[in-house]
Amino acid sequence: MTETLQQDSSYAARLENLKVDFSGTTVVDVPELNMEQGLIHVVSGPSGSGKTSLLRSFNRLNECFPHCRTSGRIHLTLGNQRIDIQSLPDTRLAALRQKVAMVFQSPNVLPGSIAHNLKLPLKVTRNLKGAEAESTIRKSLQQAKLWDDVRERINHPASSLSGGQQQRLCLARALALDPEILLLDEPTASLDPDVTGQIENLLLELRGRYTMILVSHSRRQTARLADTHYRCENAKIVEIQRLRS
Ligand SMILES: Nc1ncnc2c1ncn2[C@@H]1O[C@H](COP(=O)(O)OP(=O)(O)OP(=O)(O)O)[C@@H](O)[C@H]1O
Repeated sequence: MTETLQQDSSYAARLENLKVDFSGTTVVDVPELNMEQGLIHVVSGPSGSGKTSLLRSFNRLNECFPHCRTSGRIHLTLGNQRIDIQSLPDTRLAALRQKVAMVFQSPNVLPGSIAHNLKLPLKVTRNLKGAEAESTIRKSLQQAKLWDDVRERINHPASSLSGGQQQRLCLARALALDPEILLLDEPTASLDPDVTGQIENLLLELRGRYTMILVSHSRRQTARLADTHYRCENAKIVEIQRLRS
């Protein structure tokens, strides 16, 4: 199931004959694909072409839906191990989703305070409590450029934050899990241009430290962020462009 790497560790993800079906209809069909580590990979394409389903394949989130079937292989490089994620038992899925964290299109903050939004996942996934949790919370809020906005109101409800702040909180929550791959599904879709620009700057700062796979409908955003651009149509990746070397 896992293999310690000797060489060729430069890919974050390698897909082989990946197919995702919902109720017998194929919505993702990727015969072969390699994604390099530390880069920003942007996926675009028409609505319904399978972008989100492709993204959810990287941490087996599609399995949360009934009538979904995935076949093929997804190898991820996590730590110094290459992992065939399709072979992982269900007991390892929480750990997989910690290392391959997802940020959704609309900010999905938990009911409760800003601190609770970070404390709970830290306790559940990493068993961090007390001072260790406090310092991880502070660091991830700083990474997401939210610390200065919330340091005086960390115990206020997360719902009292603006949309852009909530999305940065979701990003901080993902970063607090200590991931290696970030799945970002149109993370700026619900935000105004200023906040969009701030989040894009943030993602560019995080480039190199994390491998990011981001769905975007914006050509401007793709040009700004993408190292590699993948265009999806009818479940397939029909074009791959390397935009930065
Ligand atoms: N949970 C689900 N249950 C059933 N069908 C689904 C589910 N999620 C996606 N699909 C179907 O899979 C196909 C691809 O959907 P997906 O959301 O991956 O496309 P997308 O390219 O991300 O679209 P958009 O740009 O509109 O978000 C669609 O036909 C959709 O109806």
